[in-house]
Amino acid sequence: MDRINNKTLLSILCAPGDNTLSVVNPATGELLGHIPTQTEAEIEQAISLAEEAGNSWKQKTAKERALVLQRWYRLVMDNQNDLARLMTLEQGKPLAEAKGEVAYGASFIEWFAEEAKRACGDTIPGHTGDRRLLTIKQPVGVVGAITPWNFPLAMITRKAAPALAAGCSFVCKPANQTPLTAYAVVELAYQAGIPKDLLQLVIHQSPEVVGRVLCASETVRKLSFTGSTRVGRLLARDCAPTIKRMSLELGGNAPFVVFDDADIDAAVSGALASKFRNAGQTCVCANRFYIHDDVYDAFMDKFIAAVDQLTLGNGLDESVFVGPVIEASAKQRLQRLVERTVEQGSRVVKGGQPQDGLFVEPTILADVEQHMDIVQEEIFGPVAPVLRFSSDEQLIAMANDTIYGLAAYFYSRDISRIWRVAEALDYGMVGINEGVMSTEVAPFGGVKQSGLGREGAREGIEEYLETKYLCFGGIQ
Ligand SMILES: NC(=O)c1ccc[n+]([C@@H]2O[C@H](COP(=O)([O-])OP(=O)(O)OC[C@H]3O[C@@H](n4cnc5c(N)ncnc54)[C@H](O)[C@@H]3O)[C@@H](O)[C@H]2O)c1
Ligand SMILES: O=C[C@H](O)CS(=O)(=O)O
Repeated sequence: MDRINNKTLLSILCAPGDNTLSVVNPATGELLGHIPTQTEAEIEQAISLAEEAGNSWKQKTAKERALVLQRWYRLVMDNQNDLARLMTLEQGKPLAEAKGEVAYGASFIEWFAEEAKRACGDTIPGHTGDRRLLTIKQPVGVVGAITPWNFPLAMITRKAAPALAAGCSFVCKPANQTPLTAYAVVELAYQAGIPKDLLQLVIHQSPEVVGRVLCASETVRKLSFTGSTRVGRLLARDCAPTIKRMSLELGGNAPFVVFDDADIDAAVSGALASKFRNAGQTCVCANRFYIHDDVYDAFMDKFIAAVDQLTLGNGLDESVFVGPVIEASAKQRLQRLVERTVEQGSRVVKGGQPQDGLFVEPTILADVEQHMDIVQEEIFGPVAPVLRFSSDEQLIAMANDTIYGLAAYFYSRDISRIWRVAEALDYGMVGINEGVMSTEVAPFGGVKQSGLGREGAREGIEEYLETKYLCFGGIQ
């Protein structure tokens, strides 16, 4: 039994009851424990407490806020192994990936501790001689957040860090499948000196209940959501009555393109990293592969051989590259998707064999056509549909043929083609000869129905600031 050895968490776990959530290890099906949930009244109380705590937090100087965030960063990194093990237990990703996520999540805390001190306004040349104009930046106020299970730590810190750096307070609902990592990283924030009422987690058996309370509250001035486009639409609808600021990090459908002039070995390496990271359960995973006719056989031979080397199993086993998917409904959806794609005319050329528990074998589908359902769906699992193309124009049309616009990837060594294709792809982020591009220093986000706003980089803190214009008149 892979028990939780984190004493902090053991203090959070509780006996099963009517108002508790159970947390299960997706690799083994074993119960990890139960956590208490909050009632609607308690969620509303959390919002009130956050508003009060925010009133004093925003009075602190940027440097004072930065010092607390820097302590939080160091505590997260000091506890990287414990947090990573906990993440693997409740989410399933391999330990090495979990350690990587802890460092990635911590990097946002480190980054926005510094950005807190750069939330500057502007002075503006006046439009008349007797006026002086300037702008100042002020915190949005109480921020509500809802985060997904696939990155149970980083999706919280990618929001909480800029919000706290900006002087906001933060009430977050983590995913019901992966609350333990959330509670552990927030406990470290408290140890760093972040007031408990300023940064709160709330959770309910029904996520809709928390969404309804956060969206309806006039005290909550902003909602920051990371999750599916389906839920993002619902939250945008429910935030309309109170005209909330919104950050939406939603679904993706990334094309992964190999041109005839690509470095095939580099493309295969990028394909493995982009497609099978987190068992294919990331918003920026390669979702459909477009391979130029002239290099199709060379790429497929190497891609199939490389996928054959991927080990599937419990993420605590350091030899494992692909862990389980998060829950039974995800596995069933993937099985139905592969079956339907084969019925529509594709062929399984690697994987596709039944596996125990929540494991899904890394699978490659060949002879996929643009009209097939899988080309329009966010797969969110270790399944790689492969299509062919013959011209740049045809490729751009197929790659952009989606409601999503988060990430895209292509491999080419022709600089003119690189610029033409990079500018023509309708996505928020484009990897060029690169399969994994996420970093705290660059703006993360999408266009079309992949979301609104950006996280990380200089842009990330602006999501939690308001710009106030001050006009000084009567200047003699
Ligand atoms: N763009 C990004 O940065 C990014 C990052 C991670 C995941 N995602 C997307 O998230 C999806 C997978 O994550 P998921 O399965 O957790 O998504 P999801 O939308 O089902 O759930 C996300 C969060 O919303 C909550 N939720 C679900 N229904 C809700 C409702 N009606 N009201 C309020 N809250 C609700 C869930 O409990 C969870 O906390 C994929 O589409 C993936 O692309 C996007
Ligand atoms: O799945 C969503 C994450 O944002 C992916 S990444 O770790 O930021 O690349």
